[in-house]
Amino acid sequence: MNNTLNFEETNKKFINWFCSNGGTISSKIAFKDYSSENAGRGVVAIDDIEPFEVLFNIPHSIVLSEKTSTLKDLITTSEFERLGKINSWFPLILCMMYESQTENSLWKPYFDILSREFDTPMFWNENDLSELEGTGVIDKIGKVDAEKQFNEHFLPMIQSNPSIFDSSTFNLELFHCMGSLVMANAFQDKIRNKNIEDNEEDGEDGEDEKNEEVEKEEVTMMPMADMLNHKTGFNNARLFRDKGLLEMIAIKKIKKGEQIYNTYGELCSADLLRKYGFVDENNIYDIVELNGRFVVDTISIDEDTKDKKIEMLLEEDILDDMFVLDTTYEIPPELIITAKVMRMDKAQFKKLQKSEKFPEPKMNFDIKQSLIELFENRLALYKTSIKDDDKILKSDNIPLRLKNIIIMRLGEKRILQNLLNNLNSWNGDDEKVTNRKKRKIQE
Ligand SMILES: C[S@@+](CC[C@H](N)C(=O)[O-])C[C@H]1O[C@@H](n2cnc3c(N)ncnc32)[C@H](O)[C@@H]1O
Repeated sequence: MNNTLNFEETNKKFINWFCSNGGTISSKIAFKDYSSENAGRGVVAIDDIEPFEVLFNIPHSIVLSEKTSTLKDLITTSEFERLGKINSWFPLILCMMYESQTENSLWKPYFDILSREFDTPMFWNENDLSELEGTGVIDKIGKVDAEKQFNEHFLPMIQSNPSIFDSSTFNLELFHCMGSLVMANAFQDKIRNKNIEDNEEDGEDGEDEKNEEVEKEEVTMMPMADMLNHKTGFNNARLFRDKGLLEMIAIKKIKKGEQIYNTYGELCSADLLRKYGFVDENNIYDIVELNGRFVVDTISIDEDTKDKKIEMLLEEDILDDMFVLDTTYEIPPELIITAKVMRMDKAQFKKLQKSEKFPEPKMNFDIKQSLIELFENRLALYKTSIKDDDKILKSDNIPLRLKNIIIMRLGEKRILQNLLNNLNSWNGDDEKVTNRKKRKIQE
């Protein structure tokens, strides 16, 4: 935020709106401009706060969803349901597109405070995207798919309802903007349906129906709750929904001057970057993904039996699309079994086919070597080495976007490097390779 007056005025208008609609805010908190830390607007404690103190509460009437948006009076429930079946976010995105373009919308002061600038990979150019090579982000951006979804599912609805949607403003750009806001700000809940609870009370069974309802997702925008930033390991507030109340409550002592954080989840830096455009350094939730195809292609020793082995491993749910390595530095047992099977010669595999007894996930020297090769090949997929990245990070005036990418890809690479170090020093003493490091987290 580069204009202090605008920042203050927007905050004031938003808070007036929030309180005049029944919201309450503790006098111990305030908005603060964290743009010097590239974190936009956040919430700060302006007095010491004790655990369990209520920071603010949100009236249900200003929670924005397909149930509260005035768009519900203009399009049919079945149209919302159709969109919701394609993607649970779509009804909310459509409502946000509508409310953001409606001059007298109840949510105008809320839209005025919401950021319209996003630094997520969805908005990057080819050059920036190339820096993501080898990372888990590159295949998950979904820009092409989002455009396709807009053209297939939103555009026909917009074009056939010109009295509701002006097609010059209800365009792909607005869709991307509201989609990004939903991705960064919305709250997602699994909700239970009242009828089902009644059924249970009546002693009716309906197991299938019950499961279906528990799975139902509700996606909403919660004004004020989404003004809190996230920092891995520093979460000090949480949104509680109880007996019809939506309350943000301190979950630990917060000292005057400290920022108030709400967790967005146990997110690796790749997900933080993709969804929110920032990363956390030394993030204990970092992971690195090993594509299942890449694993079998790297480790397989016999072309003739390769496909049969893959088929068998898939059938037993041992081989997956992805193997995930994390900061516990444990090699997943399924990866060891996959490596052992892919390293079998014809006779050994024939025996396995007959007995259907898969090898134990215990380390041995043959597997140690193939896993070393696998992790080295995986590291080679990045366009830079750990050393290169460390050097770039130390250079002056590194652009923020590049800095974030490097922190993220270093998080991934360090997992691989730690695993390699553990493997290289493994001498057969223990069936496990890992020096399991305890993951420490404050929240
Ligand atoms: C739910 S909003 C939080 C309020 C937001 N800062 C604002 O100005 O509106 C989420 C967005 O805040 C920003 N954000 C949250 N935590 C951050 C952090 N630790 N560092 C940098 N940006 C952060 C990201 O842009 C993210 O997409």
